Amino acid sequence: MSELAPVKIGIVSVSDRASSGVYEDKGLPALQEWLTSALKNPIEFVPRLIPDEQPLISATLIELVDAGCSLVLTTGGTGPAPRDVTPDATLAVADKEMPGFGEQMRQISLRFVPTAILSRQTAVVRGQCLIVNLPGQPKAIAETLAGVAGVAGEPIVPGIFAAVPYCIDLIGGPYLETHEAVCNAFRPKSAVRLANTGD
Ligand SMILES: Nc1ncnc2c1ncn2[C@@H]1O[C@H](COP(=O)(O)OP(=O)(O)OP(=O)(O)O)[C@@H](O)[C@H]1O
Ligand SMILES: Nc1nc2c(c(=O)[nH]1)N[C@H]1C(S)=C(S)[C@@H](COP(=O)(O)O)O[C@H]1N2
Repeated sequence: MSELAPVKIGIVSVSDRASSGVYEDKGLPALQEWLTSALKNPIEFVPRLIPDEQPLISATLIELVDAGCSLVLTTGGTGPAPRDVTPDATLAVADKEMPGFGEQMRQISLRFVPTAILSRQTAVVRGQCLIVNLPGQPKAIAETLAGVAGVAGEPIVPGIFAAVPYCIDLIGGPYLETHEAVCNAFRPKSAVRLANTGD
């Protein structure tokens, strides 16, 4: 039996077309698959598939934080188009803005697409929850969470998830541990607790 604390994670796919059935949503499965492969903790996912409506996005984020999520990841709606309003809806529910996440994701994404600078993605803390916006392209989910590695697996640009466990420590959430082969999470030495599961 795992001794690691369970974690509740909200996953929110923001897409007019996926939410209305024009195409199949690939955002929620991609988020769930990557997080399951990266985290050792037992995860309870709380999924939501919603259209690009700013009040609904904000209300969904508040609902997930109130439900006890320590982390909420959104995908989609971060670009400049009129209906791309996920960052605005996220900032509207923020206690604190965490701009480093967006800066890092744009650095990572520039390795994949020159249009990475079009993403307004950000992150915020609300209560004891970290909310992070990821781009809508399903393949961008793993790219931004995991980062860019060289041929020998050496990190070239660290993925943003490396900083997520320590951020969640700092806001009072559960102690998260990652599988190093997927994500090498970083904490200052003073914040590292004794490992209680093996890989
Ligand atoms: N949830 C999703 N599932 C599958 N593919 C998606 C999803 N979201 C986005 N995509 C793909 O990524 C592209 C860019 O995503 P973006 O969020 O800009 O979509 P969009 O043009 O705003 O349209 P929509 O909100 O209807 O998904 C989309 O055109 C689509 O091909
Ligand atoms: N890693 C990664 N980041 C990416 C992309 C991508 O394909 N991969 N697409 C970019 C593009 S084309 C746009 S317009 C912005 C915003 O996308 P969104 O509106 O789907 O969130 O994300 C950018 N970031």
